[in-house]
Amino acid sequence: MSNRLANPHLDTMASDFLYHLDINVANTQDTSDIQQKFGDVRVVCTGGTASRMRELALYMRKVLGVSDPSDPVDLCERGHRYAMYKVGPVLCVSHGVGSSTFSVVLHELLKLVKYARCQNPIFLRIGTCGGLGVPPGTVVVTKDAFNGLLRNEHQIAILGKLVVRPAQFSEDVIKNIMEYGADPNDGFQTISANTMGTDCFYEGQGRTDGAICEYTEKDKMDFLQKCHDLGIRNIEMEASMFASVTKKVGVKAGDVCVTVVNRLEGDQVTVTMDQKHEFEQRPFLVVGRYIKKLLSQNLLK
Ligand SMILES: O=P(O)(O)O[C@H]1O[C@H](CO)[C@@H](O)[C@H]1O
Ligand SMILES: O=c1cc[nH]c(=O)[nH]1
Repeated sequence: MSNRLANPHLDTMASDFLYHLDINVANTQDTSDIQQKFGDVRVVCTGGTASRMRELALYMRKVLGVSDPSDPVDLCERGHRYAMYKVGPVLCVSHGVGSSTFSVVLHELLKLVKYARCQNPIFLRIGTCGGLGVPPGTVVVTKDAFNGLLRNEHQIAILGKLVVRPAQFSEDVIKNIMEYGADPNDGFQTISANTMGTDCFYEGQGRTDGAICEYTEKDKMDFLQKCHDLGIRNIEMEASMFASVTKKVGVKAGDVCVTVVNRLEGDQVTVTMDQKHEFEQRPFLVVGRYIKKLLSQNLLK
């Protein structure tokens, strides 16, 4: 990552308050305090819920051999929006449901790592998703991110106009996660496939069990089959935004999600909370091995 983002206005700002993180960059010309706190960060892990990110932080302690019996501290608690935990060079940050909440914290995290002068940080999303023709519990590492229009791009309204940006994750991050993170002995499958990121859990993902539905079961199945034909094996709500924003600013990123339902067999997520919890640990295993390799072999070029 160069030390510049895709915004020339930042160069003219004397200070920058990262509002939702409750982190104040009091002097953008001298960020030594931010560098001291966050300058060692190499990997920024994100995921929907605060509890998952707290558990990931505890898991990363084990992976990185950090012996610390204390409760992980939420560094953004006073922001009351997102939770952030730090374990050595790994940040674990919650992002809420969907691209709109994620994009807010993503902008602020990208500025944070810039002010902290982090060296080529990698951003990861560790999430849950619906599967397409794969059994629940499968871990999917996203190749290309499609939006709800089945385009490999992200669309956003800016100044009253539609702006379209490409949505690809870094090829070497995908390759390295598959090579160093996936393990055939895990007892579950880890695959690399395309992902659809939608703006709505119900109609946007072709469900017939939302509060509104104006299509038939056959329309839904035809759409899901079309997704499948495009190589899409999982559906979630952030992939295309995440891929496009990180690509635009030149930060390497990857999306690793576990399926909690096979959408070719139904819409309702019926896994028990215990089973969901067990499934949520699976991307931890994959990402944990990848991060360990990343940090030990200095793949962070
Ligand atoms: O489990 P997380 O990370 O929240 O991700 C998935 O779950 C949420 C919907 O239930 C969406 O945010 C979707 O992308
Ligand atoms: O079907 C699903 C399950 C989890 N998250 C999603 O976005 N969709």
